[in-house]
Formats: sequence, structure tokens, C-alpha cells
Amino acid sequence: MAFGSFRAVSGASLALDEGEIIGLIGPNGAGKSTFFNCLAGDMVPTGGRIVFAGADMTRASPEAHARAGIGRTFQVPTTFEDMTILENVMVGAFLRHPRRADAHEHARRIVEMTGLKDQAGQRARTLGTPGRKRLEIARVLATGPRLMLLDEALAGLTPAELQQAIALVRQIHATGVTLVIVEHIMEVIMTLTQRVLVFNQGHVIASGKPDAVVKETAVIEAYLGHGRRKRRP
Ligand SMILES: Nc1ncnc2c1ncn2[C@@H]1O[C@H](COP(=O)(O)OP(=O)(O)OP(=O)(O)O)[C@@H](O)[C@H]1O
Repeated sequence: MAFGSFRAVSGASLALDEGEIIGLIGPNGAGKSTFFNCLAGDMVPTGGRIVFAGADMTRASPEAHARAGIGRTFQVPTTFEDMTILENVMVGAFLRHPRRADAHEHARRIVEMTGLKDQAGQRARTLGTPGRKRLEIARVLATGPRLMLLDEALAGLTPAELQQAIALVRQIHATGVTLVIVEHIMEVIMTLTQRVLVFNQGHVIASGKPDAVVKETAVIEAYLGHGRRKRRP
């Protein structure tokens, strides 16, 4: 993916198996979001191909991606502030449940599964960060995705909230959903993913099982080591 003469992502390749959980990691500006946006249909790549379940999705619209079963969350949750939590989730549910009563029932089940039942009747504007993150996940889940793309969906949570969110992602995966996760929180990557791709300056510099990848010198130098130095007082 090039922006003018600047190549934000170059030569990155990922073959994703059904049922996998893949992590995309790397320093700020490495190209993770750009790669992710191409997978989600929010950017049309300037080169390469994206194929999902046998269909070429390279130039397909975000709507076509949702219909095909690819759902994404946004780093900054984009909720309908004056609608209730249940209504927000119904927006996603309408994709596969055109009748209002069916969409309502489906959304109710998703709201319960995602731990938002007690707030279902409240307006989205009343939610704090953890609730917003959950609602973002719930609304995508309501579209019935086969593949969910999570863009820092677990950032900004307290340790206890993070554990609950990890449990929710596990629960979603257990229902048969394949996941691609962009995340800076290494605990999320190490506990949830089966395979990671490490981006640096637009290139994939390492890929493989998380516990092996984090030991690679190139990954430590480009990403993990840098983070450790930054965290030192
Ligand atoms: N629309 C755009 N136009 C021009 N350059 C862009 C555009 N979007 C991203 N870039 C550039 O592409 C590079 C990769 O950005 P990207 O957002 O994909 O990185 P990232 O790894 O997701 O970083 P972060 O962890 O901060 O989200 C950066 O240098 C960024 O400035």
C-alpha cells in the first residue's frame, strides 16, 4: 500500500486458516493499521491481492466485506451516541436479520454475551471506555462475522477489565470466529494469539508462534527492546 511515493506496507503476506487467532504487532507507524485497513476493505491496496473464502476482495467495499463475513472494530469506538446500547447492536444485527423483531432478538443475545445486558437500555453516550470497547465488539459480532478484525480493541482497560475482555475474545473464538488482532498489549498477544506477524517500517520482519517470535533479535531491536527502554524510569 503506497501513499504517493511512500510505501506504508510492502511485500506483506498472510495466509490465514479458519479458526486461527493472528496478532499483528510492531512499533508505531510500522504499517499494521494500513495492512489491517486493506484486509477490512477500508483501503484499496495499490498492489497485491486479498482473497477471502475463495472470493477476491481486493477492491470490494466495506459493506461487501461485512456481507462476506469480515467484521472490524475501530481503534476509537464509533458508537451512535444517542441510541441505546441495544439499538447500537441492532444496527449490526440488521445485516443478517432484516425484520426488526429478529434483529432485536439477535441483538439481545449478543448484548447478553458481551456483558452489556444491565446497560442495554442506556444511551451509548453514558458508557465509559470499557463499555465502549465492548459495544464496539458487540456491534461487529451482531453482523455474524466469520473473521473478526480487532484494532486495539482491548487498549485503555484496567487489569481486571483486560482479563474480562480477553475472556470475551476467547468466548467469541470458541463460537468458530477467526480473529486478526492488532494490539500493543503483549499480554493479549501472548495469551490469545497462535501466530504473530511483526511489522517494522512497512515490512514483515518476523512471523511465527508468539513465544518464539518475541525472542528474535530483530523483533527485540525493532519493537520489544525499545518498549522496555521507554518504560524504564
Ligand atoms: N492516509 C495516509 N496517507 C499518508 N501516509 C499514511 C496514511 N496512513 C498511514 N500513513 C503512513 O503510513 C505509515 C504506516 O502507518 P500505520 O498507521 O499503518 O502504522 P501502525 O503500525 O498502525 O502504527 P500505530 O501503532 O501507531 O497505529 C506511517 O508512516 C503513516 O504515517
